Amino acid sequence: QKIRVPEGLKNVPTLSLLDLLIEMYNKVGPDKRWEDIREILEKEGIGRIWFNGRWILIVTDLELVKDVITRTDLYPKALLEEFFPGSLLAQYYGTNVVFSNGDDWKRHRRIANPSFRNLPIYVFVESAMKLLDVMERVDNKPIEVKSLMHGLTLDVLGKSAFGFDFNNLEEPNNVYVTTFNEVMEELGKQIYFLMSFLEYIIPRTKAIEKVEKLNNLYDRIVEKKSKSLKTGEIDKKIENNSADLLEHMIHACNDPENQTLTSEELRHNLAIFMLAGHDTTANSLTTILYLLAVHKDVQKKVRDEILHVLGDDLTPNSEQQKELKYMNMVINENLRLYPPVATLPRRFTSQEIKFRNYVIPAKTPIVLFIYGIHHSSKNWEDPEKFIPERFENEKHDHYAWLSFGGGNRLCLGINFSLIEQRIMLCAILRKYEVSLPADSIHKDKLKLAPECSGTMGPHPVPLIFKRRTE
Ligand code: HEM
Repeated sequence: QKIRVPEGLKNVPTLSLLDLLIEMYNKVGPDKRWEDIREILEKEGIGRIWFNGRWILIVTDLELVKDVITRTDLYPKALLEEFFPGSLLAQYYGTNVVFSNGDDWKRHRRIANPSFRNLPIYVFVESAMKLLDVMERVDNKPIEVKSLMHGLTLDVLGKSAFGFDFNNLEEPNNVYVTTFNEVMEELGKQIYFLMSFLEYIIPRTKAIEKVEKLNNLYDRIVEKKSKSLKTGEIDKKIENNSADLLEHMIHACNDPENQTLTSEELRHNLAIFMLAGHDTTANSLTTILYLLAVHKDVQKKVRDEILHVLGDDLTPNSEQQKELKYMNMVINENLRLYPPVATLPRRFTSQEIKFRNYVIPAKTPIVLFIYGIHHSSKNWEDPEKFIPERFENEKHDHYAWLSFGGGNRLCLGINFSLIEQRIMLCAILRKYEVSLPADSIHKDKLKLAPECSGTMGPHPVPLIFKRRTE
C-alpha cells in the first residue's frame, strides 16, 4: 500500500533511493546529490522519491516553486511533532516561528517581528573586534575558518538573542559552548532521520540530559528577563536600543489585547533562533572567505570598495552598508553558489493539487531543492561559475534565488545575517589579505559536507590571513 505510486504521480520521474542511500553513506554534500538528479530535474523540474515510508516530491520547477512559496494555505509546513512524534528533536524545538502554520505561526511571528526590526548592532561590532584580536595572534599561519566563524556567530547570537556571552571565540571549551555543540550534534544525527523508530526502542538518556541542561539555561534567562520587565528595566533598554531579541519578545508579550507566547514557547523560539541563525551565517562567511581567497581580483575589488566607502571607519554604519554595492553582489552570488539552507524545510499539500498533467494527492510531502534551483542551467547562465556581476541588474527570475526562502515565510533574520556578514567582511578585509594554502583540499573545488540539522557547509577550510602593510 505504502509503496504504491498514487495514480496522479505515476508519470513523475522516479529518483533513485539507492543513489540517495549511497550519498548518505558516503557523507557527501548536496552538490553530489544534484549531480545525480540534475538531468531529470533540469528537464522535468519535479521528481519523486520513496523515502522513509512515503513518496516525496523533489521540486525545482519555478512555477511550482512559486506556488509552494506563495500559497502557504495549500502547502503548509510539515511540523516536527507530526513527522517525528515524541522525538527529542520535536521536544527540543516544540512549536516556534519556523515550525508552525496558520494562526499559530502569526502569533509567533507577531511577537518575534519587533526584535528583528531593532537589532543590537553594537554586538556585531564588538564581536568583529574580538575576531580581529584572535586573528592577530595567528598572523600569517593557516586558520581553520569554519570553526572560527561558528565560534563567532554563536557568540553574536548568544549575546543578541538573549544577552548571554558564550565567549566561544576566546574560550571554546567552556561548558555552555560544549553543551550547545553536543546538543546540536545529537539532534543532527542522520540515523534518527532515517530510522526514527530507533528513538522509541533505545531511549537517548545522555542526549536528553544534555538537552535538559541547555533548556535549564534558557529557562533561567527567560525567567530573569520576565522579572526585569516588571521593574521597567526592559523598557529602558528598548528606549536606548540595547535590548536583545528575547527582551523585545517579552516586551511584545506584555499586550493584553493580543494572544502572547508562554515561557516554554519563548524558549522554543530561542532554540530555533540559535539553530536558524548560527550555522547559516557561519557557513556563508566561510564560503565567501574561501571564494575571495580563490578569486583575488574580486577580493581586491571588494577591499577597494570598503576603503572608499568607509574611509577611516573600521565597520560600516547602515548608510555605508547600502553603498557597499559590489560587496552585496558578492554576498548574493556566494549565497547562490553555496546556499546554507540547501533544502527548504518540508511542506505538504493540504488538498489535491493539479500541476501540468500530474495530480498531486493531499498530504504529499514536497521539498524545494534550493541547491538545485540555484545550480540549474535553466535558471542561470554558467551556474557553476562565480560571477558576482550577475546580481548587478537582478535579471534572474525572482524564484530562482531562494537563499532566504520567500513569500510571507521569508527568513526573519535576513537583515541580521546580512549586516553581520558585511560588518565581519569589512573588519577582516581592510586588515588582512586572504589566501588559500597551496596544499588545501579545496584547491580544485570547495568540498561540501553533508547537510546537518538543515544547513549546508563545507568541510573545514584553513585559510591564510596575511596582515596588509599598505
Ligand atoms: C545566511 C544566513 C541565513 C540563511 C541562508 C537563512 C535561510 C532561511 C530560509 C531559507 C528560511 C525559510 C525557511 C522556510 O521557508 O521553511 C529562513 C527562515 C527563518 N530564518 Fe533564516 N537564514 C539565515 C539567517 C538567519 C538568522 C541570523 C536568523 C535569526 C537570528 C534567522 C531566523 C529565521 C527565522 C525565525 C525563520 C522563520 C521565518 C518564518 O517562517 O516566519 N535566519 N531562513
